[in-house]
Amino acid sequence: MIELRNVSKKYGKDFTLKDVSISFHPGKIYGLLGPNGSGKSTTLKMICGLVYPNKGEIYVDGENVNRGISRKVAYLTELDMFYEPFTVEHMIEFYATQFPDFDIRKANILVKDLKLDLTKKVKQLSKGNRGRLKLVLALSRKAPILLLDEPFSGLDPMVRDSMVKSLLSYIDFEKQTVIIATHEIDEIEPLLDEVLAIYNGNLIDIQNVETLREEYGLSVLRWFKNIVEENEIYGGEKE
Ligand SMILES: Nc1ncnc2c1ncn2[C@@H]1O[C@H](COP(=O)(O)OP(=O)(O)OP(=O)(O)O)[C@@H](O)[C@H]1O
Repeated sequence: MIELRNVSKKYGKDFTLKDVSISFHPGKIYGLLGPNGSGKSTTLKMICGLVYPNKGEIYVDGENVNRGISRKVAYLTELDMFYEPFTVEHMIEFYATQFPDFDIRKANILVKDLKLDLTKKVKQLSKGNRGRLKLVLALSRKAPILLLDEPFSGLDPMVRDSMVKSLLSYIDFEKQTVIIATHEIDEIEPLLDEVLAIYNGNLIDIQNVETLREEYGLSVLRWFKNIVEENEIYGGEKE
């Protein structure tokens, strides 16, 4: 479980995140949705201890977040920080040495499913294949928290489609809490249980996807467009 209590983060003079309080529970996939620059990546970076809030507290399974929280949090970043001369196989071996929860068997299944070549050097990989390697490395950890920042960016439409369909089979719903940050809502909609709209650093709405569909007859994309439009009209501040 992840808890953010009255969390604010500012870079320089501008506030990025403003007084966010929310809990994320195991067994669910949360979509953290927002336009460019709204604060999605900052939120994930704070949960994994890469960036610290200026105010408020963040807890992962009751533990106050610090750099050591990476043992409990698997994080797929927007950027990739691979060691270029390593092969795909070396990267997998390296991750296994860094994270005791890394499952090499699962990594090999993912490599096969995503049609990656174990012998290829990272520097030889195309952007899409680097994206596939990021997925392999993040999804192969048995960490209780899985944070995916734009996990499908750079993947071609066929691979995206098959990853969206198969992602659920790589997640342990009894133990894992999953947050996916993205602005590509349409594609990941089928995966999501709960959605959070973030706009200009404000958490402006949280909804259950089934309720949106069944009670309000709204797709996630429609709901999100409505809520962003409202905030553009009323200035993006919480009431
Ligand atoms: N290290 C930093 N120093 C200064 N400003 C930053 C830093 N990191 C992020 N910001 C600013 O904070 C705001 C939120 O950035 P963030 O990356 O969290 O947004 P995002 O919703 O993930 O955007 P995107 O969809 O474009 O990745 C942006 O205005 C960004 O310029």
